[in-house]
Amino acid sequence: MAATSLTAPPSFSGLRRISPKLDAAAVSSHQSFFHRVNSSTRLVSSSSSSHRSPRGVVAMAGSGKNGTKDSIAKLISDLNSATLEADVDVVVSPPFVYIDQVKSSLTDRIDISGQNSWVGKGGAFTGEISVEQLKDLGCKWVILGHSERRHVIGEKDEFIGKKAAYALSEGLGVIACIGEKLEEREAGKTFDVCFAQLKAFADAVPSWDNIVVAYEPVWAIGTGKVASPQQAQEVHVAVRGWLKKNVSEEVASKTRIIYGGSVNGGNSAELAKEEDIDGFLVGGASLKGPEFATIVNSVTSKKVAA
Ligand SMILES: O=C[C@H](O)COP(=O)(O)O
Repeated sequence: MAATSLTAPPSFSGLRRISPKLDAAAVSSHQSFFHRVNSSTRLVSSSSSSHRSPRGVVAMAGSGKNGTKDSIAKLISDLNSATLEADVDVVVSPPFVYIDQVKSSLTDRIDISGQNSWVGKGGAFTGEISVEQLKDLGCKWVILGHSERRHVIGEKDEFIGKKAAYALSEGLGVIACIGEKLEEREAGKTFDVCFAQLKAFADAVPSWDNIVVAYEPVWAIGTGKVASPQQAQEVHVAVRGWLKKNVSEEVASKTRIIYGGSVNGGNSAELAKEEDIDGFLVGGASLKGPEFATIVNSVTSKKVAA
C-alpha cells in the first residue's frame, strides 16, 4: 500500500532480543477458525531471536464468523499432526465459546489464549469474560488491545492497560496489541500512536516479564496489504527503543515483538528475517492448519540466517 514513510526512529543502539513471550502460543488468524467475535479465529505466533528465547511466538486467532465446531475440529486435527519448530511458542486464540473444545482436543504443545478479558475480578458484568474464567478453561494467555477492540468497540488506552495489569496479576501472559490507522501513518503519527499505546501499558503493569508486544498496523489487518519487512522492522526497532528509554534496557532486549497484519505462508519468512520481528499474530492464514504451520516454522529462519 502507499503508506507514507515514517519519520526517523529514535536512536536505538542495536539491542537484540533475549527472551520470549507469546503470544503465547500458537497461530492466529482472523479468518481462521478461531479469532474474532464475528468472524474467525485468531492465531498469534512469534519466535525468539538469537538473543530472545524461545525465538518467538506465533499465535492464531480466528473469529466466530468462520468458526464452527466442525471447522475447528478440522483445524485442531491439522495442528495436532503438524511438525512445529521446537523453539517457537505457539498459541491459539479461539472465540470464547470454542475454548473448551480446543482445550480438550488440542495438543499440549500449543497454548490457548483468550481474545479479550474483563478489567478486574469477575462479577456482574453481563457479556464479559473474566480472567478467572479463562484460567479455569486452561488459557495461559490473553490478547488485549486488538485494533477491533480499540476502534470498533471503543476501548481506550488506559482501560486496556488496566486489563493487562489485572490479567498479569492473575498469572496470564498478555499479548499487548498496538498499531496505527492508515490516516495516522499518512499523517506521520505512527510512532506517536504506538508510543502512546505502549505508555498506557507501561503505566499500568508492574513487570514486562509476561508480555509480548504485537505490532499490528490497522491498515494491514485483514486487508491483504502486508507491511513490508522494512516498514515492520522500522516500527519494531522504534518500539524497542521506546522500551529501552522508558522502561529498561533489559526489558527492551528481552521483550518479544511480533508482527500482525496479512501475514501468510508466502510472506512470513521474509518478515521473520528482520532482526526485531520475533514472531507473528496471524488472522486469516491461521484458518488453514498447514499454512499456519508454515508460518510457525518460518520464524526460525532468522536463526539460520543469522
Ligand atoms: O488477529 C489477527 C490479526 O489481527 C491479523 O489478522 P490478518 O492476519 O487476517 O490480517
